[in-house]
Amino acid sequence: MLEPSATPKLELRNITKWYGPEGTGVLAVDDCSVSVQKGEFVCVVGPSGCGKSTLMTVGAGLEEATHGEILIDGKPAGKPGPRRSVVFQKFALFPSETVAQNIKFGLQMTNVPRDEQERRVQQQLEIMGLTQFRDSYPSQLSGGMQQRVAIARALAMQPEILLMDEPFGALDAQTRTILQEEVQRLSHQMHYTVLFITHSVEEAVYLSDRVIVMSRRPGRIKKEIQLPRDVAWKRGDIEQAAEHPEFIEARREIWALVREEIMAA
Ligand SMILES: Nc1ncnc2c1ncn2[C@@H]1O[C@H](COP(=O)(O)OP(=O)(O)OP(=O)(O)O)[C@@H](O)[C@H]1O
Repeated sequence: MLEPSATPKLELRNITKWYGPEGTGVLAVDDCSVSVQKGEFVCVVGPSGCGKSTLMTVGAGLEEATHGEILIDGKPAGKPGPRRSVVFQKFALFPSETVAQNIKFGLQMTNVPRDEQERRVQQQLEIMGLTQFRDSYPSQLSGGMQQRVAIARALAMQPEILLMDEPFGALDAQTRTILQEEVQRLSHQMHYTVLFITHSVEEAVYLSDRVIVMSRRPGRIKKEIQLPRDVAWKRGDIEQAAEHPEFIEARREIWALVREEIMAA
């Protein structure tokens, strides 16, 4: 169970990000604070260009904030490392490496023992339904399968925190639905700590324990909405969830907040 008062697993504290010189460049994110408790699934939604990806790349340690700090378990997070894994919209696989080699990459870089590397690759191939594609190359796979490989690669690192930036954004609607359901099921079973960026209000309500709505640029936190955690519709498929009154109400409330920002832009 989550303990709201515990030290967050991940905390983005008072993050401000200017691209270019402070004061004259682009102010992408303005004093945003986001925290994710251990085992919590938090989605960030907001209008296009509001700074969602910026917040994610700063949270992952891939970009420096102009102001503010990133903490893991209450301590400065430092450089990117195996504690945080990132999945982007673009699959970012190595085209000349097989599926298994792609999944293994981070394990080799962090000197995980060889037999453990193999064990984790095997485990992820099974979890993501990729066993028969073990020796295939990315170009031989559909977009959905490629994104499964990217997710498998992130999970193989057994990260404490999973950061996902529109991971299903480039997929067709059916593949997206299937992967949403799988991520939902996995995160419930494994209690991952996840910060997830999406354009889709429906996806956010379906997947998350808490939804953070950002304002239009410069991105600020507009509102946080706590969703019920242990409800049947969170364990069913997304079609079923969409018929549930609580789901419909949360979607309506969050969409109204996002729409307000889009209309004001
Ligand atoms: N490297 C960069 N240099 C200059 N400006 C940038 C850079 N990256 C992002 N921006 C600007 O910062 C703002 C926030 O961008 P960001 O990509 O974080 O928003 P977003 O909410 O993720 O957008 P979308 O939903 O369209 O993906 C935008 O105005 C964007 O043009």
